[in-house]
Amino acid sequence: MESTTETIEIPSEPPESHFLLDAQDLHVQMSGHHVLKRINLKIPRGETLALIGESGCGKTVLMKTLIGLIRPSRGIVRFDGQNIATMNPTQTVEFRKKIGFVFQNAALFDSMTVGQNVAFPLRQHGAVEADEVEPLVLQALADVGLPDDIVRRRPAQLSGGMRKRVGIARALILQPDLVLYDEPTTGLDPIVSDVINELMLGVRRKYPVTSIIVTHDMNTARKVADRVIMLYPRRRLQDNESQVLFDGPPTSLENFEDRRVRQFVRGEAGERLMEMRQRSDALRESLIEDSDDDSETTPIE
Ligand SMILES: Nc1ncnc2c1ncn2[C@@H]1O[C@H](COP(=O)(O)OP(=O)(O)OP(=O)(O)O)[C@@H](O)[C@H]1O
Repeated sequence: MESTTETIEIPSEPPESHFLLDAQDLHVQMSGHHVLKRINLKIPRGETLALIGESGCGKTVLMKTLIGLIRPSRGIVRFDGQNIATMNPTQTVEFRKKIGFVFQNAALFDSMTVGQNVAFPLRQHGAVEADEVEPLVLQALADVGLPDDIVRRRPAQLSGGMRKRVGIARALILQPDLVLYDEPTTGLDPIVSDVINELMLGVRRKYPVTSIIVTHDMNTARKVADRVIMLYPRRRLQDNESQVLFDGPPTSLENFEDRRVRQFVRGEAGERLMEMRQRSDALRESLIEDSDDDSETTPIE
């Protein structure tokens, strides 16, 4: 018997992109000035990225733009391959569910108990049945090292470090794909800061979340991040210079060729101090000139 071989075409799923976030040519203007210009950034799934840079360089604006809270004047952000600017309302709700946000001051609701705070995203999104809420809340609290009996307490009764942990538990309860930490160790003592650093590492070990940490804390950047990006204020750059001064592993920061990066990570004011002195000298000189002028023109009574 003659046999025929047929080739069966199996429709293939689109390959899952290696990158969870892909931002291309981002420009953001605020009050008529560019805060961000020509930013290109791809974040692989599972990466922990620290965003560093001096105050006002645009870290928060970049983070908000990446999750669609700020619309760029130019450029595209793709999350999971999807352009976030063209998502319909249903897709936007689904997209938001995939993002956990740990706010700088934990931003817990004081009128709610700890348990209600942690359960909030579950209830807001109607993600689970009512009887499933409590076990999930207790598990989320256990994951950040907090005991069961804390659920009935109010945020005001907790220390700063505990509030931060509750904020992390709340951000993680929906098992997001992306967690954003906004200055997670600001205002905490060095020991509690290290507890938070360990927690962020623990979260990452437990499940393959992608994280962006906006931080001024170089210990956090060195200890927790796989990759560090340092932004520089647009107004201090020539037009042709990249706003990303550094993009690499934290181990390369200390001795990086660009002096501005080395000074930042070592906490050296360097020429910034000279600039401030020059500015105050210039101000003093102009005041002296003004007072000289005054003495010539103001009649002595
Ligand atoms: N809503 C806004 N309207 C006008 N300007 C804004 C707005 N938000 C931010 N900016 C400006 O954009 C620039 C970057 O701000 P951003 O908050 O991103 O800085 P940052 O690097 O996060 O600073 P910090 O470390 O102090 O939090 C600043 O000059 C700020 O004044």
